[in-house]
Amino acid sequence: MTDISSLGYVRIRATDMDAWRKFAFETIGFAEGSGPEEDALYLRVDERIGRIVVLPGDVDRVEAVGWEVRDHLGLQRVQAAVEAAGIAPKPLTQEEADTRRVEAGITFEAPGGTPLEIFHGPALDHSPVATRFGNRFVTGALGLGHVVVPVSDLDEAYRFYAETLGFLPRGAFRLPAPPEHGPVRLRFMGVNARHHSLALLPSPDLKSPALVHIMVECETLDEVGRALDRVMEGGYHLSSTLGRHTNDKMVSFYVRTPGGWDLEVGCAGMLVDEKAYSAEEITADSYWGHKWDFSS
Ligand SMILES: Cc1ccc(O)c(O)c1CC[C@@H]1C(=O)CC[C@]2(C)C(=O)CC[C@@H]12
Ligand SMILES: [Fe+2]
Repeated sequence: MTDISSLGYVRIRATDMDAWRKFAFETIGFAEGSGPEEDALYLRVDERIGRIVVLPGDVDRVEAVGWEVRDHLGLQRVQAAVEAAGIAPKPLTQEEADTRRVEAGITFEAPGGTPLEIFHGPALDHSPVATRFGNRFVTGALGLGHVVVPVSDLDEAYRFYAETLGFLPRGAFRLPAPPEHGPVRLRFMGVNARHHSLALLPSPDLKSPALVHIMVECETLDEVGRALDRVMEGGYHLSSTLGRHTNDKMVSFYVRTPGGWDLEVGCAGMLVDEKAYSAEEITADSYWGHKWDFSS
């Protein structure tokens, strides 16, 4: 079993902070948090200072995917495993840890090019989570939600997350692909009862460090529906209509963020009972809905 307990945070570099402010607070309905970085946007969903931190930058990219461990012993074990895999993680400096409001952490690049941070000891913000439209997000032991990252070599990345970091395989979806390529699978992985906290999408051309999407989960369908209304009203690109996934049973839609990747907003995700779970291959992404619009 892995020492990683959940998806803790994601740090994003963004070229258009004004667009992000409008999208995050006026359209989706994250609470506006505050933190040590003055020019950053802290997207709050719970008692953490900001589960998604948007920082000004020259390009739109993911700066770090932060995975949480319970304490410094967990961090030591993950660090040893990463080193044994031939990767040299760097400790977060005191300044970097303070910026993230965590006690300590390490940083390294995972196979596939995603910048990772493993951390423990997040500081809490005990002020009310004042979301503009009354959204309540599902986090706690399940963590922020999930991230999907592009990987050029799926097998290498999959083995690293499973064998080095101890992520649990949570099934796959075989993507339509010409037979001469062999099977191409989108692989789902979990670290807790959330069906997946991570998915790896084989994407030979996508340049890292990139994101495919981040999923955040609301408590009720009405919150998702109202967010969808605001997204349509705001003229955002709807990457996928509302639908229900076959694996995690999540009812969700996907909207293009100002960063060029998607935010999946869902509800009703299932919880995995590990005692009874077996990794399965789904043959459709959804029971209904999820009509994808790849036009832009
Ligand atoms: C299949 C699935 C189940 C649960 C999820 O949270 C989830 O994001 C997905 C992936 C949906 C979707 C897909 O199946 C085909 C390939 C897609 C369109 C992508 O390129 C990104 C999202 C992927
Ligand atoms: Fe997803």
